[in-house]
Amino acid sequence: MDTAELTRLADCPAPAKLNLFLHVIGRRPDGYHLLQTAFRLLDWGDALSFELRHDGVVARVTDLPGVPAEHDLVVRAARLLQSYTGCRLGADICVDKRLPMGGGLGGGSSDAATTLIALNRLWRTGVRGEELAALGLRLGADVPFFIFGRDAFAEGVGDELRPLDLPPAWYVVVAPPVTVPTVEIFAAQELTRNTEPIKITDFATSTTRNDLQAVACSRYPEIGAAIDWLAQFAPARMTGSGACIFAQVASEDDAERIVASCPGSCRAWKARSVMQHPLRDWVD
Ligand SMILES: C[C@@](CO)(OP(=O)(O)O)[C@H](O)COP(=O)(O)OP(=O)(O)OC[C@H]1O[C@@H](n2ccc(N)nc2=O)[C@H](O)[C@@H]1O
Ligand SMILES: Nc1ncnc2c1ncn2[C@@H]1O[C@H](COP(=O)(O)OP(=O)(O)O)[C@@H](O)[C@H]1O
Repeated sequence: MDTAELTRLADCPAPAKLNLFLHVIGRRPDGYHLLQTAFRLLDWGDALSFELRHDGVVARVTDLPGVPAEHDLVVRAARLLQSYTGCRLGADICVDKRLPMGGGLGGGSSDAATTLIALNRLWRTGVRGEELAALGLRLGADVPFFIFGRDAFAEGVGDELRPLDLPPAWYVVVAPPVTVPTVEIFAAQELTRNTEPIKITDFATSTTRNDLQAVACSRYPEIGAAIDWLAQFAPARMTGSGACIFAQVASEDDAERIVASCPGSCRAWKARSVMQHPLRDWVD
């Protein structure tokens, strides 16, 4: 495609992520937590469309209930790229929101990463991948992973990324009927922050856990109930700071059967791992 003619980028995917495990190994003086986690990209997520504007205005065309435009990570990402590059172009942005908010699936972060990647292309601002990831980190600790664009072992606050080669897998993802604010879980006094660091090569489901899960379950019993339900079929755990939980299953058929039997209080989806972010080729 000749980028000189680009005025619109439609249906740009913003995939969900899972944290296959999440260990809290310390805390920085600024309060942010030092983590070890394995990020996995899924084939399921939000979709965004961008229409070029020449008047410099960044407008969110679709509504996101409970999130004013000024707070929306999509609008903040677009404005950040504008101010960083001095670009005078703008965009109308539509978000087809499919991922549950505050679900630990990284929806807001993924929307922000897709916005940075797509507008960097539409506006031809030429910011390279590493710089784009550093910009993204200003918006949220998960954003650099989505710009990195493939499964990763992450350290630091989640921004020091190394590629992970994992076999393809099917998952069932379940959203209990609660929204968990990330900040509440990290701020909890009872959170353990001293898990021994592991080596990237030691990573296995049986020897890892999600350190945030106990805190989230004690405050939101709906999460524990959903884990108990899903654990009938396969080992189940929480992703990120919750509330969503997941289990790896043997096949798409198994995933569909489990999804179909999900209790009415929860929502459930099947999802498959993907090797790379659908927009990875747009990142230099
Ligand atoms: C827990 C994780 C795991 O992947 O994901 P989610 O469950 O949010 O998807 C991430 O670390 C979340 O990343 P993200 O959702 O981008 O969080 P941010 O907006 O950067 O941070 C929200 C708040 O969580 C706390 N926070 C976040 C990350 C971190 N390493 N230590 C922290 O203490 C801080 O109090 C921060 O103000
Ligand atoms: N585009 C967006 N999509 C989702 N949430 C957003 C967005 N912009 C801002 N937010 C705020 O970020 C919070 C965390 O959202 P999200 O990324 O979906 O969850 P999590 O960090 O648990 O994966 C939301 O509760 C919402 O207040």
